[in-house]
Amino acid sequence: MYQLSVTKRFAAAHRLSNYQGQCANLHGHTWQLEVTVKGEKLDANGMLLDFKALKEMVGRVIKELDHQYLNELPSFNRINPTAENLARYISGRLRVLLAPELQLALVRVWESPDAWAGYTEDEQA
Ligand SMILES: Nc1nc2c(c(=O)[nH]1)N=C([C@H](O)[C@H](O)COP(=O)(O)OP(=O)(O)OP(=O)(O)O)CN2
Ligand SMILES: [Zn+2]
Repeated sequence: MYQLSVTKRFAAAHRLSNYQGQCANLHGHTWQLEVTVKGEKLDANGMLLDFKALKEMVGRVIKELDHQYLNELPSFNRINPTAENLARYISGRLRVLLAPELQLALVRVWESPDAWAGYTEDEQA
């Protein structure tokens, strides 16, 4: 099984509801997104997927989140925009852009350089 990964950053604000602590207040992060795909077959160029193509897909998804107040987006008006929920949301958005033979091994969302949460899609998906 081959794996490849790309990383991009975006800036966005959020607040956590029902949270005891400072993160209940509006604050921002420079989020780092790391997307790892896996698959079994390389193309004629010896690539699982061109890094450039994956960066473009990730860029399309990030464009919807960059410089937004995440709690106000429809996807997060009923659930907290935690790193975990963002990772699952981004995984779902990428799923429809990626070829079905490629799996999302891990979508990792870093809130800060020392804290991340990730989501791995169900292999049956
Ligand atoms: N499992 C999760 N826990 C927390 C999340 C999250 O998304 N998933 N998010 C937060 C807050 O958004 C907060 O901004 C980050 O919290 P924390 O790392 O505790 O705060 P600091 O960046 O100030 O780090 P320190 O090490 O405490 O200085 C909270 N928890
Ligand atoms: Zn936060």
